[in-house]
Amino acid sequence: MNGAGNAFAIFDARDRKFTPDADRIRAIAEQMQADQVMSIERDTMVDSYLRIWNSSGEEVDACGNGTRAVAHLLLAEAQKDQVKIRTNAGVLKGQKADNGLVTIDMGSPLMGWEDIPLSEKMDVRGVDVRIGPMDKPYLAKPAVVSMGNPHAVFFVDDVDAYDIPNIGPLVEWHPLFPEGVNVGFAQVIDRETIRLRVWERGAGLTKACGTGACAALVCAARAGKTERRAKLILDGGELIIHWQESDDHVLMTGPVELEMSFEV
Ligand SMILES: N[C@H](CCC[C@H](N)C(=O)O)C(=O)O
Repeated sequence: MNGAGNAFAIFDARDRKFTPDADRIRAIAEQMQADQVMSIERDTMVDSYLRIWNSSGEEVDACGNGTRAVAHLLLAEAQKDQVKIRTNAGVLKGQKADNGLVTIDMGSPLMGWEDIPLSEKMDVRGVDVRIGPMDKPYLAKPAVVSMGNPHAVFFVDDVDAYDIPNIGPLVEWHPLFPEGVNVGFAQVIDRETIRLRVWERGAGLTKACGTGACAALVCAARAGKTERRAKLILDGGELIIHWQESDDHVLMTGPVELEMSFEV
């Protein structure tokens, strides 16, 4: 499946064990050209438990587009209006939206330096990540936030002017981010539109990143650059992100596509 172009290999492990090691994840991701591999497992309290691995093999706690894709499957299967999916970042609610789109409630953003986490105490609205020689730092200070996974967002004038495959890895494993970080390059078009490209931790430059879109919107709205609801234009499609004032939750709405399914 894919969510706005973010590609997933999803295993239904509710009736069969799926316990891959990192090598197996890497092989599956390579063969299926997937950014993430996920498994749907039984859960005693909610509709399902979802495990998520990056294509580079390590298990992670959050994947916004992937959770939307699984919600789409479970909503269709159960003929329900809402499903609850347990992830290692918490229980998330998915529901149908208009025009065949799917909405996931990603919960509240986390903004403490120890939540991201950062390796030292800093103001998360502008952390100083020096890349390149001291006299010629590549980029301005990113804003950082966690959506259950760490994000650094650089606000730039033109996302296409940045050599993301070279700069992304320098930030992804910068010493300031002890657990690594997803790296967003966000261009504010107007107060309700952001163009975004994301170098994902453990997956590289993907066509879309759901938690990255949430992170970019939260950092933009927090800095007064946009409203709390905006359209995020990614390489693979568009996501509507709404950081609700009522409950501080971030809702993500967008397309999901089932590309193929088969018994293994
Ligand atoms: N690369 C991310 C996980 C996948 C996030 C992305 N695919 C999304 O839709 O949120 C991380 O290491 O935290």
